[in-house]
Amino acid sequence: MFYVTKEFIFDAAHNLVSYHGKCEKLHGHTYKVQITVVGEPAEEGMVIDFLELKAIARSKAIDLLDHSYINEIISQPTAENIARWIFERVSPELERENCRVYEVTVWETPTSSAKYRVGEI
Ligand SMILES: Nc1nc2c(c(=O)[nH]1)N=C([C@H](O)[C@H](O)COP(=O)(O)OP(=O)(O)OP(=O)(O)O)CN2
Ligand SMILES: [Zn+2]
Repeated sequence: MFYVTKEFIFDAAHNLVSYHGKCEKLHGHTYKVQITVVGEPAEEGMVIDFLELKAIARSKAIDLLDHSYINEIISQPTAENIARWIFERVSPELERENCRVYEVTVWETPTSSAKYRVGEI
């Protein structure tokens, strides 16, 4: 089994709602996103072509978030909720005979991240 990961960067603004602390105020982050696909290589020796993974991730998720006010897309834009939203947007496009999305990690700052996988606690 192979785990294939592609990384993305985007900039966006957000504020946390029903939250008391500095993050209730409007502020921005340079987010890092890692999307990991798990599977077996197909005939050409690839689990998923990085170029295809990049195109799907950008068109279904990353380009929508880049330079956005994320609250207009995700009502409570924590790193956790952003990771799940990205996972759910890209998964249908990446469900193949040989592979599927394994996890999405969102880094809100260089020291803070949330990882989403289906069916694990
Ligand atoms: N579990 C979560 N906790 C917090 C989230 C979140 O998405 N999930 N988000 C925030 C804020 O949005 C905040 O911007 C992030 O705060 P923090 O990591 O403290 O950022 P700093 O730049 O202050 O981090 P340092 O590297 O420690 O300086 C809050 N909590
Ligand atoms: Zn924040």
